[in-house]
Amino acid sequence: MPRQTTLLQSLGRLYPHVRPILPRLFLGFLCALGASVVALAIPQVLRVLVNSYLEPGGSVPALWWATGIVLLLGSLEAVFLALRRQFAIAPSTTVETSLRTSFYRHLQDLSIAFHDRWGSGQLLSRAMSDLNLIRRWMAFGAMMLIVTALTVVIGVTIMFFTAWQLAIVFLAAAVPIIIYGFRFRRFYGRVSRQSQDQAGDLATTVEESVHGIRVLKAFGRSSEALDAFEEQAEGLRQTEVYKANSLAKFSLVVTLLPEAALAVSLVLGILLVDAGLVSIGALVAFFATAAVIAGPVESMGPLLSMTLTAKTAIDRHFEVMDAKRTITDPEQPCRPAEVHGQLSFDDVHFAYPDASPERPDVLDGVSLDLRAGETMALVGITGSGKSTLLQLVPRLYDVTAGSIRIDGTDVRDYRLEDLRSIVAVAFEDTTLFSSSVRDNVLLGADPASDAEADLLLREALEVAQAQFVYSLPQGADTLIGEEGLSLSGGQRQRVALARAIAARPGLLIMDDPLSALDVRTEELVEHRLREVLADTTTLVVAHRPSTVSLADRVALMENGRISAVGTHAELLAGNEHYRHVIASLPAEPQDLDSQLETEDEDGVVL
Ligand SMILES: Nc1ncnc2c1ncn2[C@@H]1O[C@H](COP(=O)(O)OP(=O)(O)OP(=O)(O)O)[C@@H](O)[C@H]1O
Repeated sequence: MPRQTTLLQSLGRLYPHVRPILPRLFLGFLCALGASVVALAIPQVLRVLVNSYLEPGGSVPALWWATGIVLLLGSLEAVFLALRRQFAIAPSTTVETSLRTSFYRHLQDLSIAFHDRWGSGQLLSRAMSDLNLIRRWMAFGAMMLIVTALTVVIGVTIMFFTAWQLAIVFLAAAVPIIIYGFRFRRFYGRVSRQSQDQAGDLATTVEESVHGIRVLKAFGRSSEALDAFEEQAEGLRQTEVYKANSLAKFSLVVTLLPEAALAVSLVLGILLVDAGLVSIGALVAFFATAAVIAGPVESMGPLLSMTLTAKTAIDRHFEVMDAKRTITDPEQPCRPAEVHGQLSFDDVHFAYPDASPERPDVLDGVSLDLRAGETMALVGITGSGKSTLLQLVPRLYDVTAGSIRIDGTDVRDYRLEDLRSIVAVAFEDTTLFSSSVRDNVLLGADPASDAEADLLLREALEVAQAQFVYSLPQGADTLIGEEGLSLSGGQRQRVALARAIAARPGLLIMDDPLSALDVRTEELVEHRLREVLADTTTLVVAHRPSTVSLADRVALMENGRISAVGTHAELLAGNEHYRHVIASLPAEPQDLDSQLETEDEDGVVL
């Protein structure tokens, strides 16, 4: 449930970001105000003109003077309006960019638990359309709302001094408008929030279906997905129509009541001129002023709605910015010395933040020791907590009790950056970024020179048996990922593995990263891994007997605990549950890519 804030509270939160550009915004505001004041001065020239020229005995030069002054004022108004744009637009884009950058930085800092909870479309719409709304409001809406209100106040004051009897009639119309305005503000704020949230949900749906397009097509579910999308889009449309209708109703009242008051003023004005209480010039000036402020009065509705939409956008932005970083650096971090890679889990407990309190912990007292340089396989039935345990080592989540130590130091005592340079991770689900193979592989590496980068790249690709990269159209510089060349599942896995290797970790954590490789390639990878990363401690979730047999020792996971540790042969001989788990492991997958590559090094999937 979003926190309720007043308009001023929401706008106040923007102040620190707007402060650097306030002088320029203020100049923009002065120009906008200048344009309005100039526009309001024109009727007064008309008044003098009517009274001094059109009256019997009026002089011709006065006509030329008045025409010249009106022309000058008109030009001045145009210059003021152009300057307003100059002053406001560029600085507001600077604020938009800095808000967007800090938003992105904050997303990077927030824990995985936060990202588990939030739909990607909601974050996308906050990063893009909400900030765009805020920028447009800063450059135009905010300034024009103040200028418009001031123009109306100044205009009405002038009308008061021109013909106070008529101004009172005009003012009487303002009372119901103000009362309606308060009700409109509250109601419109709610609908605006609903529509922006719905737009975010819609973006999530688009994002998910684009990502999952293969599954939708393969299962023939495209039309069902379209139906669900249409329903959501229709919901958003209805909210938008509702919003537009309520704005139209408000604008109608804001326009109609002053017009009705002017009609009454016209009749009254003629009677007053007839009675000699008001001059004809004053009557003309009164209506000319009313005509000048008619525009600002009419724009009050759209400006108010823009302000309320911007308030919602600000609230939505700060809901994310207020989310606390739950995984942070320690106050007194421990500097990693030479890493040996001894890893120990000491009575580790963990429950996901959104899990119900009645549910037992996913990890319920895991204790396990890995010797420096050893390869340990983690085996267990599905859902026993293997992947969860791995994610605790680089602190993607934090333990809820117990501790994880590397060379005797709690992982929470390292700076996150240091910890993540010690520990490299390769997941089964391989995410590659829209960039070259080289950039993807060297993502976690820190080479001192281009030559070292080339060396790291070559070695990592070789160990991961990913030499197919050199047959790609531009070799290691070929773009891959969403905007580049598509790779097969096995190729993706090998590039992702090369990424983990290139980081030269002290500890390598692998969540079944070779699942798409055939046994022979897996064996080759394991063999080269042992050679190149001989000193690297490796913890690998194994879903296949072949992976298990390559490990020095195996840890058996059962209901969130380690129930046995030993060599594959020992456990096979003495542990009933282990035999059951191994028997239930799937048959070896056939990685046709690597098979083809063995026969023909051109095995590139385009
Ligand atoms: N992000 C999450 N939020 C809440 N619960 C989760 C989350 N991820 C996993 N779980 C739950 O934690 C439990 C352990 O999941 P985990 O993925 O660690 O098991 P696993 O042993 O790796 O399974 P598998 O072999 O199928 O990959 C499961 O019951 C799962 O539903």
